[in-house]
Amino acid sequence: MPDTDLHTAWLYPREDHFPVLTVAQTRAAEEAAFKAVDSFELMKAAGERSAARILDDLRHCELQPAQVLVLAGPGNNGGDALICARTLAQAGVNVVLMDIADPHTGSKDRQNAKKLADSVPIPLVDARHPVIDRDSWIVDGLLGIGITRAAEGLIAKWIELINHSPNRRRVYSLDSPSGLNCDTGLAMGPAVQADVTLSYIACKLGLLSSEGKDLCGTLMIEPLNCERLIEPDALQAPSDQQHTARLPHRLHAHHKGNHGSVSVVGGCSGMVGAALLAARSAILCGAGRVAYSLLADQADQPLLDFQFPELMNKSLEDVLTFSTVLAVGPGMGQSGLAEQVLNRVLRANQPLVLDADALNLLATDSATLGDGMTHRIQAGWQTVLTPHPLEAARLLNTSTEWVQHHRLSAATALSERFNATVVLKGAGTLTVYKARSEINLTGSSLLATGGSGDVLTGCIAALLAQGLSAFEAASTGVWLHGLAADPLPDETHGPEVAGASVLITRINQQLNHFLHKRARGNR
Ligand SMILES: NC(=O)C1=CN([C@@H]2O[C@H](COP(=O)(O)OP(=O)(O)OC[C@H]3O[C@@H](n4cnc5c(N)ncnc54)[C@H](O)[C@@H]3O)[C@@H](O)[C@H]2O)[C@@H](O)CC1
Ligand SMILES: [K+]
Repeated sequence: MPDTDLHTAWLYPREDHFPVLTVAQTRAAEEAAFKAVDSFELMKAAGERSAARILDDLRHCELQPAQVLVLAGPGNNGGDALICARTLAQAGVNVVLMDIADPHTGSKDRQNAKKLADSVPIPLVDARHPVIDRDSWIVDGLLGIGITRAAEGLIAKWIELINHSPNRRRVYSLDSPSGLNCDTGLAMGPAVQADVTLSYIACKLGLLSSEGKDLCGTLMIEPLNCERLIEPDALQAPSDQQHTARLPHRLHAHHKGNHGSVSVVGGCSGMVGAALLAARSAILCGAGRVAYSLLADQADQPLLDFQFPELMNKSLEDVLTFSTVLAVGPGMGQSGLAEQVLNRVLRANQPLVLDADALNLLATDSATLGDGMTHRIQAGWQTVLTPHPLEAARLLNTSTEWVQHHRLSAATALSERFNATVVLKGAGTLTVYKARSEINLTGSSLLATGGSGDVLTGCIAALLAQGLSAFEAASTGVWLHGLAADPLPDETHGPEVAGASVLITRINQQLNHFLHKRARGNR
């Protein structure tokens, strides 16, 4: 139960770990909290904590805004904004308030918040004439998790104004950027582009998914002491430290056999590079030995990867005896040969990472492949599937749009069907093994480049080969892959644009950086 002090410390993505909830789960946590604490107290705590955050930023800001414009919408999100306006005004900030609702509408809590705000003299802006006439910091309390449809009418006008006014200096969104669907991370219509999002009780799934991450700006979470009310099997956003702790331990006495042997199977004619990218990635993510087996005609096969001569080119039968983990699918194609090869590897007695065309072939509902998969499930070998939304849609026989609207359910359904760890790629990549699930916080559009998925496959296979469980290899592999977008210790900024080969180098540099950091921390 939350104790009487509802003020805790703000949590930051990647620095802290925290649960990530759907709107329904957030409502359930709120309901549980209301049994111990008056609901208005929670609203007051949310508004006051937000004001404290803004006051702190004002104190440290060189160029002070002429005013803080607080926008209160019709629901309880507006109630948070009213409390925030009152607290800022009491602290002597030049606040102006736009309240879109009639004082007698809205919940009892919102009406109480309005009464409190009215007890302090705050100049009002006419809701019907959206204008921002002075250099402003803006507090967006228009819509929170109660959004049910695309913002329209006056709310839509205010959102457009926030986004396009030349007088917008900084925007704080309370709980969520107004207009964003907090489950899907998709804008339902016009949506606020925030600089800072201050979210309460728990992070919402939509804030970290699809468009949500871009719209939130810097995200901070105030649990309001409700952590203990959240189901332990909720989706988790691990911290960098948690991922680092999972990285393989490499001992002085280790030999290459201790770090596992990965084989990549794929690369039909014209797509050999995909398999090589996965293989290169596996070796630079720490696998002891890496081989590839290509489906391409002999004439199209390179004799050797001259930049990575440490990689071995082997026949399919040879890799099956050589490797401890197989990564199958990059550039594989969907030919009859590809289907035969996939059928063979599904029956191999070792962990598998299946990507790209391996997933497309599975989605064809071939009876042979179905039998192969059943054999794997019964044999209990670990499997990781790494679909992007279109591949997930094919496997589930649905549309990409449905997958993007139901990312967590889609990944869970695939995990249950194939008894596999599923990595559903996209902004806010999800890793799911049945009831256990994590969302990734690293990465940027840098990763949206051809071959990036092949690099991820190699990375996950390498971690699996070094002894991580399928779930941890997948989730921490996704984290590591996303770190390619982060600045290295000697850089100010990470890159905005790069090819997949560059991603491999950067992942390797980041892996080494975090391994060193862990070693220093342990001394
Ligand atoms: N005690 C509480 O209930 C707490 C509530 N919290 C705040 O309350 C919010 C949820 O409050 P509500 O459930 O009232 O929901 P919201 O305030 O998010 O919005 C709901 C209101 O907006 C209207 N609406 C929905 N979609 C619209 C659209 N597209 N265009 C115009 N109007 C639209 C609804 O009819 C309703 O009046 C959270 O996001 C959070 O900010 C926090 O203060 C924590 C405590
Ligand atoms: K909001």
